Amino acid sequence: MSNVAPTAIVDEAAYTAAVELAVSSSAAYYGDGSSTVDDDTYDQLVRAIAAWEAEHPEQVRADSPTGKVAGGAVTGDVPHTRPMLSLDNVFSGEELLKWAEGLERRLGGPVAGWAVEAKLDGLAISARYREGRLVQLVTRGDGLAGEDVSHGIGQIVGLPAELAEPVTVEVRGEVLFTTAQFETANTLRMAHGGTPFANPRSAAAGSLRAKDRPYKVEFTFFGYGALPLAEAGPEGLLALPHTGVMEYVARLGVQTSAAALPGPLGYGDLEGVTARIAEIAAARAELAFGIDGIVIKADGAEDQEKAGLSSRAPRWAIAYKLPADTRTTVLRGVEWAVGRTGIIAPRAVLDPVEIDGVTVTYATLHNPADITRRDLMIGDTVSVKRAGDVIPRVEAPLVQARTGEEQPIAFPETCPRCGGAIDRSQERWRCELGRACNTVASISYAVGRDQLDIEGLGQTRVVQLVEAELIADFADLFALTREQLIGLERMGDTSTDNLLAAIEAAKSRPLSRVFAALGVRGTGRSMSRRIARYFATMDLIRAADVDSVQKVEGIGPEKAVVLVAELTEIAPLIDKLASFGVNMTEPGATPPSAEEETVPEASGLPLAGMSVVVTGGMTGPLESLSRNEMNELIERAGGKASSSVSKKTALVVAGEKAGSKLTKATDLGIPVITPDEFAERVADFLG
Ligand SMILES: NC(=O)c1ccc[n+]([C@@H]2O[C@H](COP(=O)([O-])OP(=O)(O)OC[C@H]3O[C@@H](n4cnc5c(N)ncnc54)[C@H](O)[C@@H]3O)[C@@H](O)[C@H]2O)c1
Ligand SMILES: [Zn+2]
Repeated sequence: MSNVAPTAIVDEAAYTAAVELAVSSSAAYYGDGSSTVDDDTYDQLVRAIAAWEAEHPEQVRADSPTGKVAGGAVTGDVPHTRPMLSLDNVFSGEELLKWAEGLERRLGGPVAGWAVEAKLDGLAISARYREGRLVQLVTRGDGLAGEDVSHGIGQIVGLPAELAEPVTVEVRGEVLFTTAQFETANTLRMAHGGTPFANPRSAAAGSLRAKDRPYKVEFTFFGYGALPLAEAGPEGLLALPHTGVMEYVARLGVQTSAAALPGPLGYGDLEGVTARIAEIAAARAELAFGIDGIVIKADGAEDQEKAGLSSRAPRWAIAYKLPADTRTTVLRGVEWAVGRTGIIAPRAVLDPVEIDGVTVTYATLHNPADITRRDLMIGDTVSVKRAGDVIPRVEAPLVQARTGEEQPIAFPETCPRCGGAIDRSQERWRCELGRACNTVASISYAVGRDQLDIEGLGQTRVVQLVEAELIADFADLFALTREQLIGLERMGDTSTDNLLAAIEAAKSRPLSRVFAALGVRGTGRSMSRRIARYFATMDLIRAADVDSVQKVEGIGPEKAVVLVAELTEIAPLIDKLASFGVNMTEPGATPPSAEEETVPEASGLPLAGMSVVVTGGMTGPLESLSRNEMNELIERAGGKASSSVSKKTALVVAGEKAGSKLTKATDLGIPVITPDEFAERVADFLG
């Protein structure tokens, strides 16, 4: 594979080879999206070419990608009204400030104002409206002329066929696939006998350019520019600042870059710009579509006019590049592991690849159906995405990089842990033994900090107890004796006493914790709390049928069936816990009575009826609380803990380094308080 780009060029032959690789990669990248080098690798290549050319100006080749829109690799036959350019890049705050200084020198004074937008990772499109009707779509091409892709009209969300006013105007912006649209597009393409696209960007480019597709796909558009298309074009448009152009275009009914992110578009000074960059970077992982940077523009029309353009990019705008979150590597194998509930989950083993400073060797593959859907094979070059702290995932194979040596991925015939039968009735396969298949994992989960919170009982200790046949499930812990423990390796007097005390203390945990420890499928921490608060006692939970468990918020018909079935399955375990004196009631909760459907219990409490979101690092009296403990605190005080900010949010507790949730709350005008203020408000419920 030609996937290796030189980081430094040593002679003219290497220079020629590098230019050829860049040109062919660009042609594939902008063509049908089939380049086999990832963006980081390509950018390194171009930097090496530029460095060589700076030292050897006499050798510069005419086909060199430097200084050209799209690396000079594409052309088109529809001339643009004005050039559609690329953007220059900076890679740090320092470089940004330097660039801004340069711009202000050129302008001979300070920039009047700034606009800050997401750098949307799709392809640039010019959309031509005549008297309010969308008549033509043109790609960027070489910047001077592009390709007609008008067949895409009607498939692009955000780009209406008819504007609110009959104006003749050209709107420019990015066409992209959201993550969901990408998945659907790939599924459809494969259902029609095609091969999957490697990532949303190349999928959007490839799909939009494909003329005779037998099926329709949906794209998304965000505009970031507009100009009059004819003499009759909207008056005064060219005199508007960028923010004004965006408002105008939005009024016409087009989706703009302002709608891509919560928060304002305009900023008065570079301090505001810098803070906004940090905010967008922090929000990146949660966005529904990919961004590869942040675009900073001088807002004023006069400033833009004065700064002008280079042959490749405007001088009044810059792209602040974010580290790539997607890279390509090779899929070496697939491992199948059995989780604590018996779910058999596949995991991709990859050639190590560095993504945003972290070396990635494993990625999730979800389930067998998903592997089939993505048409993955062992030996495939695959694109892997790691967004924020989310577990990396394999997006798709680069089918064009196949050599014929790739092997199908084998699915397990029997449970890879116990060798027993597999239940394949759901997309996620499960060992028929369920949680009994992986005792250690389910016990470790049960004693974890957010469940029974038994200190001194790490995974190693659990393995030791299971292997010594002292416990077979977590209820057995409550029957352990001093004699049994003291005989074990690495168990002295003190550690034995401490462990026994910790186990004893766990008996009085609230029902919500005990219930969570059972590890019923689909009931994590917050769901367990809702169930415990609603029913108040374990007996009432167990007595509930499929209908009545659905009275708990968030339990639908499907979940209800699983819940009731699992409770029957683990009935002996629950009986055993009860017989050892483990608490089976939820403090402060009252059982539901037949007449009252709603639970008025919360009234009178400080957070009664309020949906509360916690974000950032907690300080002061709340410093040591985990997020789960914060949520428990909110619920004790009568509120509802939520993880995302919406119009329904009543209060946001924002600690140190709060990011996008805080921004969103401010935008929506939701009250925001500090951890200290919050601690005061719920002081009676602390500890
Ligand atoms: N992997 C490969 O083989 C390969 C080949 C060629 C190029 N590339 C990648 O493509 C990039 C260079 O391509 P480029 O010249 O298209 O530049 P670019 O994509 O870095 O930046 C310019 C483009 O950004 C887009 N954009 C997104 N949001 C915008 C906004 N808010 N305002 C204005 N423009 C916005 C526009 O489409 C504009 O044309 C590099 O990152 C490179 O890695 C990769
Ligand atoms: Zn098994």
